[in-house]
Amino acid sequence: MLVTLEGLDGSGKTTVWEALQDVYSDAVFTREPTSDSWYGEAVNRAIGDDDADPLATLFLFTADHADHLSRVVRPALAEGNLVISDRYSDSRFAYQAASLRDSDLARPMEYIMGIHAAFSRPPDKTIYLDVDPETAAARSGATNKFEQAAYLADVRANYERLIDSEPERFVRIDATQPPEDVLGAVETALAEILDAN
Ligand SMILES: Nc1ncnc2c1ncn2[C@@H]1O[C@H](COP(=O)(O)OP(=O)(O)O)[C@@H](O)[C@H]1O
Ligand SMILES: Cc1cn([C@H]2C[C@H](O)[C@@H](COP(=O)(O)OP(=O)(O)O)O2)c(=O)[nH]c1=O
Repeated sequence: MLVTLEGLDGSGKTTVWEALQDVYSDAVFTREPTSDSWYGEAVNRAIGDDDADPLATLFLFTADHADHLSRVVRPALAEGNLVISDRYSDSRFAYQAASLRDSDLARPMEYIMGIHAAFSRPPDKTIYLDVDPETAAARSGATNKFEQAAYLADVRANYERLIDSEPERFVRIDATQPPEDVLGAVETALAEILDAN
């Protein structure tokens, strides 16, 4: 089973993902962008480059996803593991659709979803850590172009579109709560997901 954690920068995904490793010690914990491949390194260069072309950046993130799928996610699922990924395809649908909002693409989110549909493996469930853009930008330190409140407001609206279109896949958690309460809510949600599976 593939469970993903999604949310704005600073929503607390990584904090939760690290804490879950103590609870679900048999699960495979992974993340996007990947942190152990040259594709991930290329993505990180694009994140740090204020002049990076948004369409080229989409394809770098998507290349990293293709490598992540073939090297980590599909083999782990084939062995029957629970896979928990800190960010996954919804990050592209939300972030790159916002970056490409004023591009020549008529419907950026649909375009990005179409690219993924041809080869990707959708998550079974997605835990969405919901936080307002101002809190997200403040917590993340607004150190890169993706961490600005105005941009994150667009990203958040895109996440809402995704949740509206597939409400059964998403579990929304209020991520403005203290960290221990967020973790407790995620653990409860995950236990219910695994029970129902
Ligand atoms: N629920 C929370 N309340 C307040 N601060 C938090 C909470 N969760 C995480 N933080 C802090 O916010 C910052 C970003 O958290 P992080 O887990 O890295 O978020 P993300 O991976 O979603 O960007 C860190 O300094 C972390 O300690
Ligand atoms: C996976 C992914 C991340 N991103 C962005 C979100 C973050 O600003 C940045 C790095 O992701 P990440 O390292 O997960 O940052 P954080 O822990 O702060 O949430 O890349 C995209 O724009 N598209 C994607 O497909």
